[in-house]
Amino acid sequence: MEEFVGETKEEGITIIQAGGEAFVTLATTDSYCKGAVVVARSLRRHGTTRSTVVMVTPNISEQSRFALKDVFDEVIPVDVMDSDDHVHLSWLGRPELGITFTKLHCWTLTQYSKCVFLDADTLVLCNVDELFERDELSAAPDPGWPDCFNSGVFVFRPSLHTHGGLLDHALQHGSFDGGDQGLLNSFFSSWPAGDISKRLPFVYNLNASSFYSYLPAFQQFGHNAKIVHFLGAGKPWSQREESRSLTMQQFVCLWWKEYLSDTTSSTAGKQQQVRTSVSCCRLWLEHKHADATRPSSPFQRSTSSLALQIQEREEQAKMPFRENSNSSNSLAVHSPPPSESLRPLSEPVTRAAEAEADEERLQHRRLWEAGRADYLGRDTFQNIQKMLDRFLD
Ligand SMILES: O=c1ccn([C@@H]2O[C@H](COP(=O)(O)OP(=O)(O)O[C@H]3O[C@H](CO)[C@@H](O)[C@H](O)[C@H]3O)[C@@H](O)[C@H]2O)c(=O)[nH]1
Ligand SMILES: [Mn+2]
Repeated sequence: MEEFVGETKEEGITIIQAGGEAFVTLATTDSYCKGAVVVARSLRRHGTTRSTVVMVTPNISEQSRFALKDVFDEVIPVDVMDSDDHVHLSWLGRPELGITFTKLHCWTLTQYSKCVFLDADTLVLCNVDELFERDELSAAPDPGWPDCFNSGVFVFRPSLHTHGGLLDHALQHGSFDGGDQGLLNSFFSSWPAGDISKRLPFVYNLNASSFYSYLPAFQQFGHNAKIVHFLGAGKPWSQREESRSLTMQQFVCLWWKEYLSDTTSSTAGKQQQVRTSVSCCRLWLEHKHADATRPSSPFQRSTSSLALQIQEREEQAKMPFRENSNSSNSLAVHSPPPSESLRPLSEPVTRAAEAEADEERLQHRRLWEAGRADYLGRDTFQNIQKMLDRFLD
């Protein structure tokens, strides 16, 4: 039987009040499980007092399920639900998102009185338990069309009645974007003009597009971010980080830091993670440097110390690659030595030594970026994590 809190009567029947409150996410693939793990860890890190729940579909591997059980209070199996709405999904450019209809199962979690749904591609940056003071359906505006809410973060009240209504609505009207967001926006259609308390501040669902569309606001208010949402096709765990905005890269590094805080994964898994996270951090630092060369940059002060850290890090790489340093001249034409731009100009070394050091740093970087890091030597997991911590703190 269905249970409610705050609704004392429904169809003439007094409803028994149900228990707790929970953060809920969803993973229908092993990749999204990685994101879900980070959602749970980041919630815990910031001391949530609420339960954490992940809904999973039957295709999830045993290994992923195990990883989820480790970090979530509840792992709840659900069936796949797909909009199969290829026309609308192709307008959105995301044919894979029909499966996000599976999200609607969250309304069946009636063992909880109130929940906050978080997409698996979100990262929680501070305690956000105050969201439970809001009511259904509270969400932040979607930056693409601010009269629609983004369905990556929303407050809802589990109810089989609402769940049924949503399914009926889906059958009768479909979804205007083929995914859950279109459906939810037409179902909760009073959101844009209704109760203002249901409009969550944008910092609860901050995403990269704000960087592109209103950079000064991002610079002014970005540090207030509470939940970052890696909305769009390139997720932190995918290999598409090169297309991200410069500032989002910083959040990608934080995502990796959370992901790498796991101490139980296999050595091979860790090596892969480290490789990806290191190349993403490097990219971020280079972007920071590019920003810092602009006169008014807020990053200006920190850059020279970062440059020194990189230099110090790369000095350690000198010896093993010395004998290879002549084999890479053709590549050097296409890619300028990174250390040239990252090193403070005042460094007191001779020009010849400088050129040699540059060549070695470049060589180390090429090997690193080609995935040939020295995992047993200077690029051990511990060393790299130390470096990440230094850069991120
Ligand atoms: O193959 C998939 C795809 C999605 N999801 C889950 O569904 C969520 C939404 O998908 P996502 O890739 O995060 O979509 P977005 O890039 O965030 O795109 C937007 O559009 C989606 C479809 O309307 C909405 O679900 C999102 O909240 C909205 O931000 C994910 O976070 C996961 O929790 C899976 O588990 N497996
Ligand atoms: Mn998302």
